[in-house]
Amino acid sequence: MPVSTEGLEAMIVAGADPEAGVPADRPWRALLGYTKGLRRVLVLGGTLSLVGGAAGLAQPLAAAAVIDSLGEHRSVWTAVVLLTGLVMGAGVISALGYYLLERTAESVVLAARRQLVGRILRLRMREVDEFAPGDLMSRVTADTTLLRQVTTQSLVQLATNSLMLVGTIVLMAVVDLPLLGVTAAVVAVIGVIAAVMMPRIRQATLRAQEAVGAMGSALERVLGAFRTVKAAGAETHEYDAIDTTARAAWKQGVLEAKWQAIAGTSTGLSLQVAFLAVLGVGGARVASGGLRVAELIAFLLYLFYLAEPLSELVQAISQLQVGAAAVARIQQVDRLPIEPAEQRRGASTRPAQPGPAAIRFDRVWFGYQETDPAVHRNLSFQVPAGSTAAFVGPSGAGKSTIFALLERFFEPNSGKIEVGGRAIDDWKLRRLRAMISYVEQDAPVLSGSLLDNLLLADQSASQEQVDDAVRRARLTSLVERLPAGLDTMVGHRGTRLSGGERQRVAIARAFLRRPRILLMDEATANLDAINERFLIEAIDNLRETTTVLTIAHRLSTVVAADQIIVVNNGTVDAAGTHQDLLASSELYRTLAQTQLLTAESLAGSGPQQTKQNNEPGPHPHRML
Ligand SMILES: Nc1ncnc2c1ncn2[C@@H]1O[C@H](COP(=O)(O)OP(=O)(O)OP(=O)(O)O)[C@@H](O)[C@H]1O
Repeated sequence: MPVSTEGLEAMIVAGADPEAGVPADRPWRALLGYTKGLRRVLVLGGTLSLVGGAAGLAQPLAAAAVIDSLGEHRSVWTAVVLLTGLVMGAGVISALGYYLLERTAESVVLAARRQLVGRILRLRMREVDEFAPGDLMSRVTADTTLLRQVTTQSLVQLATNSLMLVGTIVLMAVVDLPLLGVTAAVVAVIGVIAAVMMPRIRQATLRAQEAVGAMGSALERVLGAFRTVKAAGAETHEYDAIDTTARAAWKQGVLEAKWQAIAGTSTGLSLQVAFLAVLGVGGARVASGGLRVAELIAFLLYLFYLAEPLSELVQAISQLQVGAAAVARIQQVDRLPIEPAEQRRGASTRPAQPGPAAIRFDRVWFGYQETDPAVHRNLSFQVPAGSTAAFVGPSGAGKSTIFALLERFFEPNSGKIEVGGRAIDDWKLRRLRAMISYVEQDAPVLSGSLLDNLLLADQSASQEQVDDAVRRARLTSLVERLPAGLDTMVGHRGTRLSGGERQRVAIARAFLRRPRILLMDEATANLDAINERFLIEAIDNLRETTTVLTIAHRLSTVVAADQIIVVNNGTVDAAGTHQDLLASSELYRTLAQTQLLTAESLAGSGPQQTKQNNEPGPHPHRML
């Protein structure tokens, strides 16, 4: 199902504070952290389950009373009513206990998911780049699901069985202390085995979940480029890659089962050994008169009572290992640095104040990773408020990175960036992004309806404002043609639209925000000449309200700019108007020539000509 923009916003500002709850490194504390606010219900559910179970134990006694009354020719009705009441009461109490525990389990999963999604959407770009989307998805879906069975059932089992264990041990001590010593020595073996097995169970679960994450990534890789995979005939190859991860998950799952089986069997075995040891030592003590037979029998009965809570305890602890592995993966994301929490539900995504904003880069150095060579090296330029600037330069020169720094997706290593006369980090992140519209180079359309896509920029936009943006982005005829108009679903990443239509949707979205700064990264590269020309004019008309920065490889889209900035190897090679640069910059001349524009023909074109030519038709530069 497509994610509505409302849903998306709700996720971003998920009610649970993503920073609260699970700061601990220890998974146990984290597990308990998820039950915060649910502990009373958890205790109530556990108690009801216990009471229901105990009431169930009383049923045989009540049944015996019914049978007795039959033999004694007394009225059976009282006993029958009592028995029925007991059966039904026990059933209702057990059901209620089960319901409360399961409900708490679901709430734990919900709390973990809300916290995780809230954090993921606030992760810094640098960290997101390191994760495969499919892996992040598996943490939100598969890992959180593991918490369900673990946090409630296992925690309750741990608490109730520990209680029963302590009670039984106390009673055993009352009966005979030396025999308790013998039992303890044998049972200690269980402790050792558990201590050896538990980390292995946790490790196997962790690896299994990692494999599930890798499977998610491999699947996402294929589904995200389905046409390419099909066209390349790479289905078998991709199937094998996914199969490898699926088999890795299977292998670790089997390993986990093996350790669990060993832990479970060892518990049963050591209890049997304890039984034999008690029988031997106890028998000898009975023979020597140190112990009465009745005491030995009582002790042996307690040993039987010990069996169930002990094996359930081992089971609960091994289940908690599974939960700990899931929590470890969730915590891995939880510990990543995030952007400051400034976005609130319903907060405007539009600029707080109108008017174009000036931009200044002053000796900026920036590299994506510390070990990578710098992308920007002493990059300096200025774009006055309300003017248009176009960045040109070879591929990989660092043009898109300028936009990424303006959006503060990354921080420069050194140097200064100013927006609207203020240092960029003096702006609140939400405010900064609210005043910028950014039309990205790739994938500018999300799944959902056309309207969802437009409202992503401004949830509060009126119908007139939407219509106006649609008209200015030259989408009117598309909207009229679509069966459901603006409510038409555009498919995953807008696959039901053409490349040019997708770009115009992204541009309409940018217009709708009425930004102070408009960043257009190859935003008209897929448009036909007529649409491109009119859009360039529409953008040119924005100068009252907006400073416009464009990146383009086609010079036809940049010649109209007030200023063209030639970027090469992370630094500004030259800046000026089209005519200036033709005269002064060799790189610009080369770029112009390689894009099939001769200096002579370019000399005849320029902003004036573009603006004066109001007739629909092919763009003059494209004709060259
Ligand atoms: N997220 C990233 N992590 C690491 N390196 C990156 C990242 N994005 C870009 N780069 C690298 O930074 C350099 C500059 O990239 P950028 O996208 O700014 O170039 P560009 O001038 O816009 O190129 P093009 O014209 O091809 O779009 C390239 O070498 C690229 O490989």
